[in-house]
Amino acid sequence: MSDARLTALAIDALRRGWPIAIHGADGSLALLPIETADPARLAAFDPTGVAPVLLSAGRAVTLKLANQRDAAVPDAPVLIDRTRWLDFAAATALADPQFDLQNPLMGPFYATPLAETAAAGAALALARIGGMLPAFFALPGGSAALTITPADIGAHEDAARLTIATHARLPVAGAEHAEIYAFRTPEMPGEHVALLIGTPDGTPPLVRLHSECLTGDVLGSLKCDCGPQLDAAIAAITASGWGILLYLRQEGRGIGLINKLRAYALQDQGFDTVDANTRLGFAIDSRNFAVAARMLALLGQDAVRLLTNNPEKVAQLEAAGITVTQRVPHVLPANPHNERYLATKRDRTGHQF
Ligand SMILES: Nc1nc2c(ncn2[C@@H]2O[C@H](COP(=O)(O)OP(=O)(O)OP(=O)(O)O)[C@@H](O)[C@H]2O)c(=O)[nH]1
Ligand SMILES: [Zn+2]
Repeated sequence: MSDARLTALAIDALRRGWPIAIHGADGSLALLPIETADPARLAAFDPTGVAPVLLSAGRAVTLKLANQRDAAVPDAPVLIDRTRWLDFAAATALADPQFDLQNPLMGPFYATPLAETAAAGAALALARIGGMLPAFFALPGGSAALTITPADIGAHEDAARLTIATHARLPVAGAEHAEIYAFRTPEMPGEHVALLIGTPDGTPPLVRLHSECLTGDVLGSLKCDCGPQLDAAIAAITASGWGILLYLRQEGRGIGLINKLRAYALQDQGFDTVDANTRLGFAIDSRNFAVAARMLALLGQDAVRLLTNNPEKVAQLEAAGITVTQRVPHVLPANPHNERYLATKRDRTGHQF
């Protein structure tokens, strides 16, 4: 039996710097997240100083460990041997790429065989869900006060668990006739919302899936196109007669605000939005749009016209049972600060501009 509540407890523990264990089909790992550890916690977790460091495949490539990885599974996490000089400070530098250019990392690093692949993959996913750096001290075969399984994480992320919590009328600047619906699962800290605009007329609604971007949506950041896209989506839906804006709590394409800002710091060093994510140890895009399909289904919609330039949103909605009758482009003018970002989306992530 999987239990989503254990995942919520595990995220809370990791944020506080407490170890957890993950029990996967091919073995267990006890895990201490590097981001919230300190030398005393590390000594308590690993008194003899042997725990290797668990990193993502992307981070391993940056550290020139690519040739030591299993070529058959290039995306598999990597365990780095704890040589005597790999102390807490050195491990922190391994975890956080922000300082790579100032303090080039002194290798050589050695990858050690990783048998507990299920637990390792689940650990990196859990760090992402918790908005933390995907890097741990890991003890193969170890135990901790809290043990979870990969299935518990799957249950936590299962869109089928979303329900409508409440709804109310909400006139907004761009749409006076609007209603807001809020959705949640028992464990999720941030609620997704849907803004229903206008009056259903029997045709598929014009729908926008908008992923949260605090910097763009609230502060008016010029680094991306989110703020203008949000306003333009409400305007387009209003003009179309009726439709739905889904505001999805998928900050930073699913890596969270802090990790997105880390990616911005890397972009200040010259990396583009794709390479910044990879250097941090994340996928280019961690979003799962099954959440959006579930919200639409709860709102009684099984066919939509979708405002997007991203073919992946269309594909994922269709895969989750929503018919996309039309893709409506959603292109906003560039500015000097987001020109490169938009070009990267076009050239490297398949956006259609
Ligand atoms: N990790 C990361 N996330 C970013 C960056 N810039 C913007 N984002 C996030 O990207 C998401 C915005 O993407 P969207 O506009 O919803 O979607 P899209 O994939 O660009 O597709 P469209 O529907 O065509 O706009 C938000 O969650 C932002 O916080 C970045 O440089 N790094
Ligand atoms: Zn943005």
